[in-house]
Amino acid sequence: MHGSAKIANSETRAFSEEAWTLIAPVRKAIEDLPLLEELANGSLSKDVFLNYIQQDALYLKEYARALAIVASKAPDSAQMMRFLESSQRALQVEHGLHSGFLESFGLSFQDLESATASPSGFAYVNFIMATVQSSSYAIGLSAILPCFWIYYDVGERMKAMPKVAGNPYQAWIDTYGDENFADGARAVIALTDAAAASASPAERQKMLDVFRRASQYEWMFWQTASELESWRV
Ligand SMILES: Cc1ncc(CO)c(N)n1
Repeated sequence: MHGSAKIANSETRAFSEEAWTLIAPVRKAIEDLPLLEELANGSLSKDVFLNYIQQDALYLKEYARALAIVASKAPDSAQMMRFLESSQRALQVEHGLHSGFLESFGLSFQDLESATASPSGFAYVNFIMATVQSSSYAIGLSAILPCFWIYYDVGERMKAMPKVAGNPYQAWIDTYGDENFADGARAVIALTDAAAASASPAERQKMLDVFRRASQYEWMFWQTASELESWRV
C-alpha cells in the first residue's frame, strides 16, 4: 500500500515539475518584461498601468466564471469549495484592488467595466473558457494553473526585492506576494498533480499543451498591455 502511494506521488510530482520546466523560456520572457520591472521599482507609466488594470479587471471577471466551471467539474466538495472560493476571490480583487487603484488615479468603477477587452486579453479569456467548458477537470485545471502559479512566482520575486518608498503600485505587489495567495497557488499545483496521476498519456499531453499555451498568454497579456494594444480596425 505504501509502495503504490509512493509511486503515485512521484508520478504526480512529475507533472508540475515537467510543466514548469516546459515553460522555462516563457518564464524567462516574463522575468525580462519591462512592465514588471517598472511595477516593482514604481517607475511604470500611469497610462500603461491603468490600461493593464482595466484589461485585468475584464480578465478577472471572466476568469472567475472559468473557476466556477472548474468547481462544477471537481470530483469532491473540498475541491469544489476551493475553486468557488478562488472564483469569489478573483471578483474581490477586481472590485477591491482594482477599484482602489482607480480611485487613486481618478477613474470610476464604471470606467473599469466599460472598457473593451484588447485582442490578446480577449483571446486569452476565450481560450480559458473554451478549455474549461469542453474539457475534463484535469485539463481545465492545467488551463487555469498558470494564472495562479505565474503570479505567485512574480509576487515572490518582487517581495524579495528591496521595497521602494512611495511605490504607487505597492498594493499590487502586496496582493500577489501575499502568503494566502501563495498557499492558494500551491494548493492548485497539488490538485493538478493529483489529477495528472490518473490521466491517460493523451490527456496528460493535452494538460501540458494547455498549460504552455496559457503561460504564453500570460506573457502576452503583460506585453500587449504595455503596448496599449487595441483593435486595429
Ligand atoms: C492575466 C492575469 N493572470 C493571472 C492573474 C492572477 O489572478 C491576474 N490577475 N491576471
